[in-house]
Amino acid sequence: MFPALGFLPGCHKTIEKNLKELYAFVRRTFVEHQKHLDIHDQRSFIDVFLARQKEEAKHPETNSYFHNENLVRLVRNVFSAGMETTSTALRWALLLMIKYPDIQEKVHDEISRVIGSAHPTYSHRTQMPFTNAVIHEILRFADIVPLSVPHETTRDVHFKGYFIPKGTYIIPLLSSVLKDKTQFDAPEEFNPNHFLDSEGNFLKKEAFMPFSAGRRACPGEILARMELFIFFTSLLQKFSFHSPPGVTNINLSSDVGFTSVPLEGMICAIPRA
Ligand code: HEM
Repeated sequence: MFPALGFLPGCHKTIEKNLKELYAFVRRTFVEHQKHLDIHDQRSFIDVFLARQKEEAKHPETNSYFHNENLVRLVRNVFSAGMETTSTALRWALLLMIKYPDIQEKVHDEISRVIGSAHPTYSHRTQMPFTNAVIHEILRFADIVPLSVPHETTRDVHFKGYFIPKGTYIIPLLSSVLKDKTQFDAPEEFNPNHFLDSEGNFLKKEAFMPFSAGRRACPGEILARMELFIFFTSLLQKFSFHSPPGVTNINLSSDVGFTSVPLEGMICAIPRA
C-alpha cells in the first residue's frame, strides 16, 4: 500500500517473498491450463480468460487487458480474496467460540433444535437468529479487511462539505464503521446482541459492511456468507471447541498483515456424542 516505504526492513519483506512464491505457483498452474485449453470445452475462469486472449491475438492492434501477467494477478486476487478471507473468518469464529463458551453452547442448542443431525443448509439460517447474529458479530468484531481496498476518485466529488478532486487515492476505513459507537452499543466487545432485538429476532444493521459498499463491494459476499454459515454450523454440530489444557488467556489481538488475522494458537476439537 505504501511502496515508497518498501526499502525499510520489516515483515513486508516476508510478504514480498511469499508473494513471489505465490506468483510462481499461479504461473505454473496456468501454463498447464494453456497446454490443455480446448476453446469448445472451457472448464474454468482461466480457460475463459485464455480463450479471450486467443481471440484478441487475432487483432494485435488492440491494447488488450488479456495478457499473461494480468492473468497471474487476477488469479492471485481471486485466490487470496476468496480463500484467505473466508478461512480467516472461520479462524476468528473458532477462537471467539473458545473465548465465549456460553455463546458456543447457545449456538449448539440452536443447531440441535433446528438442524438436528441433518446436513446444515443455507436455508436453515432464517430459523436460526442467534447463530446468524453470532456470524454477523464475528465478521464485525474480526474486521477482516480493515482498510478495505484502495480506490481512486474518477471525477471531482463534493462529499459532506469536503471537496475531493479527481484522481485522489482513497483508503476507506471499514473499521471506523464496524466499530462505530453510534451504531453499536459496545463496539470493542464481542456481543451477538448487537444483531438481536429484545425478543431475540435477528436485527439488520446498516453499518454492517465488512464486505464494503457500493459498486466495487465484494463480489464474493453471498458465497462467503453461505460458506461461513455452512462450515460454522457443520463444525459446531460435530465438535465442541476448547482451549488446550492449561491455557487460560485467550488473546484476541490480531497479527500484522493486510487482513486482520488471529494470532497463531492451538485449539482442541472434541467430537460430540
Ligand atoms: C469473509 C469473507 C470476505 C470478506 C470479509 C471480504 C471482503 C472484501 C472487501 C472489503 C473487499 C473490497 C471491496 C471494495 O473495494 O470496496 C473485497 C473485494 C473483493 N472480494 Fe471479497 N471478501 C470475502 C470473501 C470473498 C470471496 C469468497 C470471494 C470470491 C470467491 C471474494 C472476492 C473478492 C474480489 C474478486 C474482490 C475485488 C472486487 C473488485 O475490486 O471489484 N471475496 N472483499
